[in-house]
This record gives sequence, C-alpha cells and structure tokens, in this order.
Amino acid sequence: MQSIQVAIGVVVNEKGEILVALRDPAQEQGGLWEFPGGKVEPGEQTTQALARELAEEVGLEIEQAEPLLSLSHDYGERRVELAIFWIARFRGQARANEGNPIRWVSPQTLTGLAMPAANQPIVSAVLVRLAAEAAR
Ligand SMILES: Nc1nc2c([nH]c(=O)n2[C@@H]2O[C@H](COP(=O)(O)OP(=O)(O)OP(=O)(O)O)[C@@H](O)[C@H]2O)c(=O)[nH]1
Ligand SMILES: [Mg+2]
Repeated sequence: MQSIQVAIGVVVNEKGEILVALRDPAQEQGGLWEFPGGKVEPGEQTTQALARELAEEVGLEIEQAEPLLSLSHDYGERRVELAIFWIARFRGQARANEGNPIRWVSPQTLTGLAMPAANQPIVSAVLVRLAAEAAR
C-alpha cells in the first residue's frame, strides 16, 4: 500500500494554547479538527514541508521546531506517516489562510475535539508535554 509522508506542527502560544484548524468538509476526513500540516512533496525535507505548510495554511513563520513524535496510521485505503513537531517559537499572527476556521484551544478543549483517528497519540503527547512544562 502507498504510504503518504506528512509533516504536522503542534503550535503552542504563550498561554499554553494549541492551534487547530477545521478540515474542509469536502476533503477526506472533512469536518474534523486537525493540526496544521500536509504532505511532504518530492525532493522536500520534512522540515521544509513543515515550514511551507504552516506558512500556507496559517501564515506562521517557524523559529524553532522540535520533533515531538512520529507515527504511522493505517486508514485502510491509505497509510500515513506523520512526523509531528512541537513549535513554541514562531513569528506572525495565526490566520485562516485557506478559508478554514482556526482556533487556539486549551488542553481541555483539545481533548474533546473530533480529530482524525491518527491523532489520539498526538493529543496524549501534547498533554504530557504541556503538563511537564507547567511543572517547571
Ligand atoms: N494536516 C494534518 N493532517 C493529518 C492530521 N491527522 C491525520 O491523520 N492527517 C492526515 O494526513 C494526510 C495529509 O494531510 P493534508 O490533507 O493536510 O495534506 P495537504 O495539506 O498537503 O493537503 P492537499 O493534499 O489538499 O494539498 C491526510 O490524509 C490527513 O488525513 C492532522 O492533525 N493534521
Ligand atoms: Mg493540510
């Protein structure tokens, strides 16, 4: 089965809120909330794809991206390989460049959002990371 490489950013602001975007209802997985990101294009490094997707989708310039976790998920008709990065340093104001609503959400709200099935371990890792930072 084909495997799709995807770069994803978990963007966290100074209040400890996380940036999410609503997937277009017409897309596959439409109507679910997701972290900004997208497919790595041929010839591109994962971090280049991450920078491009964040600029395109939410208008942010990454200052620092740290690997958070990588996972693969089988959606049946396709398999995705997700490389997820923690982004606590960035430039710009998040805006919905592609017309899909975006939101900054608390960890509590994040836990309750409807997201793609692959995202459950990502949300867990985000909660652990935020708790660790709050305890410092
Ligand atoms: N961006 C993003 N994609 C995710 C998440 N979780 C998840 O399973 N995916 C999957 O990753 C794949 C690629 O993401 P994408 O649709 O954003 O790709 P893209 O921005 O390049 O879109 P395009 O192909 O319409 O240009 C999709 O199959 C999507 O379902 C997530 O939190 N964020
Ligand atoms: Mg995308």
